Amino acid sequence: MNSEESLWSKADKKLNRARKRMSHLAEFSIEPTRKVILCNLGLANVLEKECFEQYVSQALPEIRYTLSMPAGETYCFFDFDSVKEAQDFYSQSHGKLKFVVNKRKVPFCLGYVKSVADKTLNHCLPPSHYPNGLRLIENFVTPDEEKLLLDDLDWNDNVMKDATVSPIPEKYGFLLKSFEDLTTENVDYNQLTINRYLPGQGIPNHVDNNEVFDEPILSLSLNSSYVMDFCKCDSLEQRQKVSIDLPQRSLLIMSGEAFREWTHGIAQRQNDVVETDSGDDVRKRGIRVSFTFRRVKKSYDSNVDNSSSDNKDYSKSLRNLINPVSTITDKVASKLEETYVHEVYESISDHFSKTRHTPWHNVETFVKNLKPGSLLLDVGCGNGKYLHVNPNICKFGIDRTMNLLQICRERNFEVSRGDCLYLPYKENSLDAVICIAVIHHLSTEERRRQAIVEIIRILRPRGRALIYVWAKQQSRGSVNSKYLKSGKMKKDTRTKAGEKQTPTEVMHRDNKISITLPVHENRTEFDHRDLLVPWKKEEESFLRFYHVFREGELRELCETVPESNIEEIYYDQGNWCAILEKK
Ligand SMILES: O=C(O)CCC(=O)C(=O)O
Ligand SMILES: [Fe+2]
Repeated sequence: MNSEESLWSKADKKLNRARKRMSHLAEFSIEPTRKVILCNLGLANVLEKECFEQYVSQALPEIRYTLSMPAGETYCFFDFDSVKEAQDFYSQSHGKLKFVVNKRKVPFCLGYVKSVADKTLNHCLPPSHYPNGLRLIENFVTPDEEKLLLDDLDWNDNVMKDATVSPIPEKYGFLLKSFEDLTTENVDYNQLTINRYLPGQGIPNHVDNNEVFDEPILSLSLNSSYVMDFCKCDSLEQRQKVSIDLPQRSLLIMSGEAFREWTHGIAQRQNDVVETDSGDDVRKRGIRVSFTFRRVKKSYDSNVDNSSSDNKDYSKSLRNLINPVSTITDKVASKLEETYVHEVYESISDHFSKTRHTPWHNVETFVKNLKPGSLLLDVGCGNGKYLHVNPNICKFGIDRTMNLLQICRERNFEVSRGDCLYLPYKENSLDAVICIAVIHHLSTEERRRQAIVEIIRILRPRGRALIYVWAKQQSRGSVNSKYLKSGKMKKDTRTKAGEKQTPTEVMHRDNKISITLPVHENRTEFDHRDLLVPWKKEEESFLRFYHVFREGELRELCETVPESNIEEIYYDQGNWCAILEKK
């Protein structure tokens, strides 16, 4: 294959994935059409429309088109006058033309589309279209008051950056006083968060946790107008998105449905698209400072953070803002696992298998010690690395991933396809089960429990199971797990000069299922318990969902499973491990 062909096939593979991912946004077409979607570049990563247009016209000077770039997205649409022009553009650009994003050359991934869903065009809406419970008061403070509030902040002192203070300092009493007229009930605000956004910065879509905060929450926008996006998922397929312009000096009041059922967030970009009388306009962002006033519920008062300046407090405050994954429905959980576990393993299976050949010592010992003739099932057998360690037993594996099962077949292992939540075996039929590094991919406690219930169900009385899951704690005593050892330790959050840096945390938002999860920095300690862990394969990065277990959690989970005795719980190289026996 020459290098051009290899680029083509890479871009085509990307397009196939994008088609699935974006099917709710656009109707793709195999046949050429006039409209072409650029699946991997948009305002969210190319940042400036003018600059991008200039780049395209320099690379392809003959091409004439209209470009729509929905705000905050990593795709955009080219509209041509004729199919012929669209074809010319496609053949010259797909997989060939490259744009530099974060020092990486990203080849254009293009697809023909028949139509585009309206919701992709991200216009700001007037108040009549706001989500229920949302109000905006323009000019809530005067320019003089704004100046006073801003002058008072000392941005050289990083502690003030994204700081949460409680109680609210007296100097802001005049604001609290003017809040009294806003609602009939008098909300006694006791927490203030001051955020500063530089152009290009945003805040991931989230819900301020309604178990922690009373409503309404108030947010005062200072120094620059920004667009805020609100999203609500009515079902997996149905998503409403509303973008609202927050003018400088305005106050946003969030309560009711807008507070509880809609996420809010600010896209990371340099400019906003706002509607004016003469059509869409691009407005450059300045530095925005927001003052968010909240009332922490009485029952949470004791947990109010006075110093959110260090790493731990920061993740704690972030946790307060984002509704936990544990509240998701089973349908959403299964969709989450399909996208962030099953599809990923299908895509990375070859690469994954190459890195998974050495059996872990304690698992190997468990399998080797089984009596000759024992029946063993490996649930989530992967490439089958435990299916050959004991020649004297009868063993078979089960997995969801076709590409890994194919590898097992080539090695002559007995495997079948199945789901760990519904094992296709009769109760009381097996002598032993191993389930290594599988249950941490299930996204709710009930599903993790169900997997163990299934394992116990198929074991015969006195049959034994060995379960391994990732531990939140990757080091014990002074010993780091292999996972940490093979990488680097968590970055120090202080600079050489001893100043504190604001810890940066990457969040990944899946709009289809309305879930925001932190993206883990590989080979570092875990800050969260539900997270996405990147798997890097060549130039691509895939995100896998993990629930990492805190100390004691695996025991507590196993204790809720009827008919099982816990023989042993131990820690092994960054994993919590359980040996269970069926009663
Ligand atoms: O900056 C804002 O206006 C809102 C910030 C926010 O949503 C939050 O801190 O929860
Ligand atoms: Fe918020």
